[in-house]
Amino acid sequence: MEELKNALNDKRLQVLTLPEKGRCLFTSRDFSPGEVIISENPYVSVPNKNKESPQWKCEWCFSLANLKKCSACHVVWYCSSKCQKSDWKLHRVECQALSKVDKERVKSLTPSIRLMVKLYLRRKLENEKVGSHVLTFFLCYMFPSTATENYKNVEALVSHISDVDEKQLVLYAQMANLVNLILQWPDSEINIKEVAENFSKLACNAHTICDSELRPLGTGLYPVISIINHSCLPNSVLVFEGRLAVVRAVEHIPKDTEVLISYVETAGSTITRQKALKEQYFFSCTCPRCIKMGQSDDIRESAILEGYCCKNSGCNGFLLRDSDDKGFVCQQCGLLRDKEEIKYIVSELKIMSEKASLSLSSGYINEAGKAYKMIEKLQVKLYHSFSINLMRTRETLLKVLITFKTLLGEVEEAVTSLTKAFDILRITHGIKTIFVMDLLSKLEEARAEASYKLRSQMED
Ligand SMILES: C[S@@+](CC[C@H](N)C(=O)[O-])C[C@H]1O[C@@H](n2cnc3c(N)ncnc32)[C@H](O)[C@@H]1O
Repeated sequence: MEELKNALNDKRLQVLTLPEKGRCLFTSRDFSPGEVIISENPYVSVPNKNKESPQWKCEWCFSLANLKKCSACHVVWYCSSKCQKSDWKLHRVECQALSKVDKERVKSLTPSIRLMVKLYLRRKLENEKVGSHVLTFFLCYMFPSTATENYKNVEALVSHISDVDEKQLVLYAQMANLVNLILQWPDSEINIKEVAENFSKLACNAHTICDSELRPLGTGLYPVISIINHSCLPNSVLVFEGRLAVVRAVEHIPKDTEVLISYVETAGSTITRQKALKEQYFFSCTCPRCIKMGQSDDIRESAILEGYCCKNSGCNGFLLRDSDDKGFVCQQCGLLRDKEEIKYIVSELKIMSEKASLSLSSGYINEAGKAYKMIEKLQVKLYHSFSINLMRTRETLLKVLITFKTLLGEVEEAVTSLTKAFDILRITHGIKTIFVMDLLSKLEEARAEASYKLRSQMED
């Protein structure tokens, strides 16, 4: 911990421990909005593969293109020899272990199991450095362990094992046994109870690695960034540049301030956020937003984020359930919105959402665009104008608009949307990331098209 504290000191950061939160990351200088506070490569990482994301991905960079299977273990895929070489330090030992796993068991290798196997292999490589001089020299060259890249930082992570329920504990124990079967280490080298506890650590410390459009690609353990605590009103944001996790300030952060990111969707209501934090991270948030829970401001905010809009389109009031349970009453004009009418729009939305996601996943972009516009129309009728559902639909619609030029017929609309997206993204992702530069060039293109359209209209 002392070594880590010194390393962080060089970055003008410090770790403090508070009784109600455990370790916390504090600034030792001012940080400006958009500035990188800290970045970290994963100690271990693994690509996702599940029902929602069934494709194979490159083990190192998570790319989906030009994949080739490792010819020895037949489990891991790479997009290039460069990625294969970068991963070889760890895969060299992982490959030996995976090659011995029988075909049926390979099918049960989930990303969590693979992440844990990699974690133990990396720890073993670190420990072996303490052995013979020649081996130590070789391993130090292959695997430099520094204050920030060190298994000691994994040991320091919270596990909340005593808060985990019985059913989950049984599952962790089964997963630990599977890790043991894959590694085939003698009992002196592996402790099943400790592996199970490490699964609990992964649950509240590992991060989902996302691409620039926030699509999940994989999971990574970033033990230094994991020191950062949560707030529903964060001063920083965690984004990924490939496998590199980057924490950026989203506002001016003065010296001696705690760096805080949000672990959950900040646009959810207080009840939704609190539930998610309790279930996965075992704490009750007491941030400035959460302490207002149940107060009139919070009820209003939650009803706006997750509730319905007034039947009278000219009224911007928020709705609360009426005492007779007939429907929802506007808190501004007193108009009642019937339960049955709401149910009808909800069922229409369900049908349309299924159609939209099917069109999108099948590559029918025009149809998907039309369906999302229809969803937006229905949601405007149903939800408050600042609703989280509406925001998500607009986000998807924006992605469709950005990605597929065919839908850029409404150029002015695209320019407005792209400008707003750019303003946010230059803070969260920085101006130099490929994604933001790409967005900027699309924005310039859309602006040029808009001004061309305007000029032609004036000439007509
Ligand atoms: C990723 S860790 C953060 C670092 C942690 N404080 C530590 O000591 O290692 C997540 C855990 O930190 C604690 N935590 C994070 N944010 C918190 C908050 N706002 N209030 C209380 N506890 C918090 C919870 O125990 C949570 O499960």
